[in-house]
Amino acid sequence: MRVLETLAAVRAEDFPGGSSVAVGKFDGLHRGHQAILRTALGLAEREGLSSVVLTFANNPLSVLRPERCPLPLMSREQRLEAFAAAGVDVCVMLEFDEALAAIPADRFVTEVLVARLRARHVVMGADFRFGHGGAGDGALLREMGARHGFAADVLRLVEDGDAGQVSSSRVRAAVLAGEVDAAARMLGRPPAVRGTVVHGDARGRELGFPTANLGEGIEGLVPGEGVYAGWVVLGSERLPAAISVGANVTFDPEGELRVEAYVLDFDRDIYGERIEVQFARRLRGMVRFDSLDGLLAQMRADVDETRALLQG
Ligand SMILES: Cc1cc2nc3c(=O)[nH]c(=O)nc-3n(C[C@H](O)[C@H](O)[C@H](O)COP(=O)(O)O)c2cc1C
Ligand SMILES: Nc1ncnc2c1ncn2[C@@H]1O[C@H](COP(=O)(O)OP(=O)(O)O)[C@@H](O)[C@H]1O
Repeated sequence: MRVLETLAAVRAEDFPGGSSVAVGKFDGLHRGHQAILRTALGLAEREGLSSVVLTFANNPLSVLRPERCPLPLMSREQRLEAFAAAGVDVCVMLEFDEALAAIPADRFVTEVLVARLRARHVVMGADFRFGHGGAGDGALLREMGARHGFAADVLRLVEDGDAGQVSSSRVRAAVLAGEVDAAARMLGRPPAVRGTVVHGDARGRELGFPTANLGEGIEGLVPGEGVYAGWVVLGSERLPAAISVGANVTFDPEGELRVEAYVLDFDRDIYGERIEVQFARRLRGMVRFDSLDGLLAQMRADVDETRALLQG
């Protein structure tokens, strides 16, 4: 997959046969986003077009309404990997800044989609807005498509059973509330964070539960404090794990928030490795124990519960 990070880098001569473009923010790549990608990719395949994702490196709200800008569900790298894995040919990932925000909706269509990308199909979700002031919507896209020779596919929002429409905001709220199973239903996969394994307080091994601690710069949205059953992905392996998110309040009530995972039936030095931690189900909240025995008994119970949940 080629990644183009400025409009100037998007050149019409690179799309001689035209393109099928999925447009959106795609934070989280939830089931609604996946439907948009699938549609754009399917049309590209059928008509021999380049498949393109047109998105932003940063959340447009970080420029438009910084006070309302949420934490991202996925880092830039996590999103790029997901697009590449889906089979996208070109990702146009633009920095959303004042200049981009100033482009009127109709010019965004003519200059970016038509002139540069030679779009034959443009696919977006029903709630996506584009162009200055968010003036561009599905109706404008369809109308301009008819004039400029592309078909606009504006997809209805995917429903999550009776719970409502799948959206990045709902996924974020679920993850932050620890409702990782609800988030997983909307994502079509468990929510996950990534990071490098660093040294902690070297206490875990003594307790009989060594834990891989994620260092600074964790990618992805960290779920609310608590204990979770989930998996650690290490290279090509996916291993069941009991995960703690929060300060080790039993030892250090003022400590900082950490993500640490005890991998079941595992004994390997993995310091310095990049791992992904996937969250399946929240088991309980963080507890400050009066005794070490209390903490250990609870951790044993967490591990049993994790095993039962994940290994059937
Ligand atoms: C499954 C699991 C549950 C945990 N639950 C708690 C808890 O309820 N209270 C607490 O203070 N620490 C809890 N911890 C964190 C431990 O205190 C921590 O792993 C231990 O202090 C080792 O720290 P270290 O990795 O820095 O050596 C939990 C850890 C795991 C893996
Ligand atoms: N089952 C396991 N789960 C997680 N880490 C393990 C496991 N077995 C061995 N390790 C290794 O032990 C390290 C954690 O040891 P620990 O005593 O908790 O020290 P610290 O928290 O200071 O790193 C992990 O980073 C990893 O390299």
